[in-house]
Amino acid sequence: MEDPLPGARERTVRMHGALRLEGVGRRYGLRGPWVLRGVDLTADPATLIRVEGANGTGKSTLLRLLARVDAPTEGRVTGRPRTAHVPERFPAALPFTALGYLTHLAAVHGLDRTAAERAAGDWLERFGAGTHARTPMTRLSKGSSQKVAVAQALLAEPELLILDEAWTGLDTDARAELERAVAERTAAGTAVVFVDHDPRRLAGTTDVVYAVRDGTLHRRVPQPAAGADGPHTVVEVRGPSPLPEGALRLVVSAEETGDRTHRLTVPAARSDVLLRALLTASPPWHVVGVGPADREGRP
Ligand SMILES: Nc1ncnc2c1ncn2[C@@H]1O[C@H](COP(=O)(O)OP(=O)(O)OP(=O)(O)O)[C@@H](O)[C@H]1O
Repeated sequence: MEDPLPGARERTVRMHGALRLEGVGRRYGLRGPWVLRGVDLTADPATLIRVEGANGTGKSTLLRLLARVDAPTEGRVTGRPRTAHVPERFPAALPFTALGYLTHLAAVHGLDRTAAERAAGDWLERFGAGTHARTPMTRLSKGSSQKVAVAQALLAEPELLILDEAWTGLDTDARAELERAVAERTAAGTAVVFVDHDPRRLAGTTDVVYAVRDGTLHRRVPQPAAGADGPHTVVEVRGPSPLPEGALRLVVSAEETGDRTHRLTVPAARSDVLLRALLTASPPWHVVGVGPADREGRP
């Protein structure tokens, strides 16, 4: 079968390799019980992976191994994608303002001072924390601190994004914004691995679900698309290349209607993410028309 995402997949794998766990086990202390054992998992580019399981089963342990902030007791971890991690507990007691911290990180990622400060400010605005830009991190509320935690991860434009209960503590708008940001990242080729207590989180766009049980991973089929029964939008687009994988994963149908022209039907709730994925693709797609779909999925 033709690879639907030749650009991003090739680029990511060639540069740093997909992160892969092979026969991984982890226990704490020399004689501690095995938390995980015999774990095999590959975080493929442009893939959204949910990890679920009861309390204390080892979800955060697994995410720390994927982020390489922890090492396995046995087995191998291979691949070095550029990785960003929103840990379960973000260390908020840092001697920076919110803007200062994010600007510093953006500079570490290679932006010059002006671009770094702009990017940091943009992410704070996007999550509704612009008014806290000059607040010392130690004085931020839990919710604002969590916004900085997600901003620091997204700022890195990672190839692998690890989110451990990253929505917890965010207000409604910020939660929706984080869902949009995840959709944008996967559309751009990022592998995203997340844990969230809400089973509806990113339902419908999740590619793979792993349940952690009895120290091993059990793979299961994700739920069908969220919003599949609701109103749909038809987007007509024209462009020079195969449709980006990130766009294809959002649509319920894609029909080629002419030379380089496609008609995409998407749940209305996800149409803005689809448009952003198409317009930010490289090269960008030309949007010919957008409108509500009728019962037959016609504009
Ligand atoms: N640093 C540590 N030292 C010792 N034991 C640990 C450590 N981190 C985790 N554990 C133990 O490993 C097991 C799995 O913990 P982990 O936090 O990975 O689970 P979890 O599924 O993320 O839990 P929760 O849903 O409660 O966040 C638990 O028994 C926990 O007590």
